[in-house]
Amino acid sequence: MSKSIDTTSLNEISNRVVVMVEPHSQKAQTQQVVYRILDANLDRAREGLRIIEEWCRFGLNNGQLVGECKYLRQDLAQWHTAELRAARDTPGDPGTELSHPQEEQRSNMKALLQANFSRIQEAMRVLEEYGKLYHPNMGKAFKQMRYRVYTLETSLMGYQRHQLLWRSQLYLVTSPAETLLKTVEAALKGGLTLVQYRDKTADDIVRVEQAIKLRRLCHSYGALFIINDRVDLALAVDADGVHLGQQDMPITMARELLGHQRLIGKSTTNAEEMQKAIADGADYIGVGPVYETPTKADKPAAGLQYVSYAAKNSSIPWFAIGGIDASNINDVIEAGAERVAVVRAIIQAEQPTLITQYFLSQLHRIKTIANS
Ligand SMILES: Cc1ncc(COP(=O)(O)OP(=O)(O)O)c(N)n1
Ligand SMILES: Cc1ncsc1CCOP(=O)(O)O
Ligand SMILES: [Mg+2]
Repeated sequence: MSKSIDTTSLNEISNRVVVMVEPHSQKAQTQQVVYRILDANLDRAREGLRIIEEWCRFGLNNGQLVGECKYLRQDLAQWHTAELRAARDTPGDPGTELSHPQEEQRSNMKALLQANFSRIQEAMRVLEEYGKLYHPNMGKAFKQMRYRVYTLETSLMGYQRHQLLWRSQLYLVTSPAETLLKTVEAALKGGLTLVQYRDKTADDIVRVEQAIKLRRLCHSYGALFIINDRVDLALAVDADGVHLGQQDMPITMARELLGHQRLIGKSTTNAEEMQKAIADGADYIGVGPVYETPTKADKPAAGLQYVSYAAKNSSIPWFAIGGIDASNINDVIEAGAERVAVVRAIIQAEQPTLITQYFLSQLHRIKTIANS
């Protein structure tokens, strides 16, 4: 059977032959290729930075993050010389029409930002390597820029976490349940933005598996995901933070492990514990138990008085917790709470979406009155 001749391949082969016999022109050709690689990746990195910058500007209104994006773009632009631009050959570039299906869809803002950070970091890695063939300082310069992009990424993600924490008014603390994922999803559909995974008895193998599923679920709804008690688990499953009780690891130690971009919450039952938690650098506190509760049977109620104390004295977000349900949430709100955390009221609800919406509507009402 005769084989058809692919003229493109023949051209390529003849090019290579020419290159082999003409070392000088090979060098020139290689240089052109390097220039094209540098040109294309300088563009990729700049575009990615611009996408991040727009979110920092219009989404977060954060001048400091906008500034860092701008400085990075300017530092990058200094390397985009006329000779690199001149090497551009868009019609002859087979990469321009290729896009991965994942690029066509982004499930939420976090996914969009992360995809663009990866794109910038990849481009900078390419610039670092191929840049060494272009200029003696280019490799070093892009290595430094790449680390600045990592820092920008952690600052931005940390800032977003803190913003969402401050906006969250309802906090679901989970308890083991057969339909846990379904229930949490129903609450997320009702507008929940903060979830804590709490299972005091499961094996770690189960905890890891459940925590990963919950983290994915929460993030797909743009909600924060916190792990109870365990800093190691929080890091292992890439949670947004950890919740620590009075008997758990000290905040200062947890902070060293988690950094400032992840959240640390602390349980408090009285004024002294609250002041210490704030001084130690907690991002938020639990205030309670407000009422006695079978979920934490060994803890006596701190009462509504402590809620009122928190309303007057806490400089950080605080969540009233313990025995709160639809029948008493308005008493807790009246005592000064703007945020509440619940276990049974949602986990055992027949209609978790509806109860979530009810809680949020009551809490929003208070904020609206306070702001008017
Ligand atoms: C939001 C919130 N507040 C308080 C607690 C209780 O933490 P802790 O006292 O460590 O008790 P356990 O939950 O670990 O039994 C919490 N988990 N979340
Ligand atoms: C974990 C915890 N910490 C203080 S009270 C409490 C449990 C609250 O559970 P519920 O909302 O079912 O009363
Ligand atoms: Mg604990």
